[in-house]
Amino acid sequence: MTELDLPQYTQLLAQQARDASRKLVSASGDQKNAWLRRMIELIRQRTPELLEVNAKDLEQAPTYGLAEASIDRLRLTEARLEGIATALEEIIALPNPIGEVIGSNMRPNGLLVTRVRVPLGVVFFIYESRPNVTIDAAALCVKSGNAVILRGGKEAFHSNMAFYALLQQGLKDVGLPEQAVQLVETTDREAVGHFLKLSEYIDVTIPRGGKGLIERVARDATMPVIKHFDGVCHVYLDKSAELEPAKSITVNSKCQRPGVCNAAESLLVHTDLVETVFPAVVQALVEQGVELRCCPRSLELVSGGKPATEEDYATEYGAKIMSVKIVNDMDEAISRIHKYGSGHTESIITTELAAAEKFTTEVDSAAVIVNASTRFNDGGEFGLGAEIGISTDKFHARGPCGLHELTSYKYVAHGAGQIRG
Ligand SMILES: NC(=O)C1=CN([C@@H]2O[C@H](COP(=O)(O)OP(=O)(O)OC[C@H]3O[C@@H](n4cnc5c(N)ncnc54)[C@H](OP(=O)(O)O)[C@@H]3O)[C@@H](O)[C@H]2O)C=CC1
Ligand SMILES: N[C@@H](CCC(=O)OP(=O)(O)O)C(=O)O
Repeated sequence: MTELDLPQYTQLLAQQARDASRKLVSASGDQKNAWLRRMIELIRQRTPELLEVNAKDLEQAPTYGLAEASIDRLRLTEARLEGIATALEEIIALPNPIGEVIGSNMRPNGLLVTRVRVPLGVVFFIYESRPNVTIDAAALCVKSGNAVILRGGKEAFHSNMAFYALLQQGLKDVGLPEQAVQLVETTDREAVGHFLKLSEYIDVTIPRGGKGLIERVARDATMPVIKHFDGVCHVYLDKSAELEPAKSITVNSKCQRPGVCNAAESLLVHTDLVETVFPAVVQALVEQGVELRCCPRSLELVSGGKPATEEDYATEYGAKIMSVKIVNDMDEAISRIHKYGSGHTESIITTELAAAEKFTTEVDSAAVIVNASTRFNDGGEFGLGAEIGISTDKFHARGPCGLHELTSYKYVAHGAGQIRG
């Protein structure tokens, strides 16, 4: 940071981002891919330094009181850096979305009306302490023609700054505007408030995080917001659920990566399964070290279970803890999902088509999954390529947000002298 005060500093970044976005709009797909390729080279070349800087963040993590799952998100390893390079390769392979004609209509008077994909402009992105997101988000924003202002979590500050230096170097090396990617070089949350007032320069804010963040941004933003809120996700075992998929899908949804937003937090079980499928599912969860917080009925069946409070059912644990409720029917399951869930991801396990159809029709969440893990609600897994996050909003974008979700469109009409009578 310079000696500028926060209002001046944030205004400068936003203005620079706007200027960069005006230039970036006409960058070719080849030029943007050249930058992404250069990023892969730089990350591979600088792996030892990146790991060293990340170690500094990891060393300081306990002073912030980070839980194990959050420390895991913060950690970089050689394999994870290679994973970032792979994600960049996947983004390179995606077609340049900008300039794509997504609709056209020849009018009777000969006017050719087209709808052309365009960038959103300037994205202000606030996200958790997960350094790979810095690269993913920058890559997706620039490939979709947007300038981005990145505001990562304080715990990842050093890692983010190290990535930022590479992002800037890469942009310079390939002749793209350096200010297409800027990172907020202060962890002072007051800076966020200043950015939220700058609708003149910032087209959209994307907050990815917990309640405090989302509430503040929704309240204070003067520009449109695409919220990436928490995941209180459910697995519902319907009355026809078979044992093996019920077990493996529940365990995967909860345990494959408990700290992420699409991990399941709550298990709903149809009453008909109490003596058949449920005990084996419980055993499988317990073997994985999952603590179960149970409704009065399930508590009688789960040895070592703890009684659930009302709050448990609405909690995103981000850890190997799961709430459990026996329900009388699917209607009860759906109404609990609407009452306690966050509209992120819900899965049903069933062998009945009609049950699957009822669940997918009635459940109002960004992703509703039949006979598969909640963990699949992810841009890569859904075939969109990388994602900037998972929108829990309904407007503009819902679910995983990839390149297309970072674009809008404009009408371009070609005439040959037509005038309106
Ligand atoms: N839907 C999705 O795509 C995703 C959702 N999430 C959700 O994010 C949460 C986990 O991340 P966690 O680290 O706890 O998230 P937090 O909300 O604590 O932090 C995320 C970012 O927001 C900032 N922030 C938080 N509160 C404020 C505020 N009041 N004003 C300004 N900035 C603020 C943090 O800054 P600071 O560094 O100052 O703390 C950080 O940069 C979970 O709920 C998870 O489900 C996570 C990933 C993806
Ligand atoms: N896209 C992710 C889930 C979303 C995410 O990034 O979550 P988080 O680890 O909480 O930042 C995945 O399934 O891998």
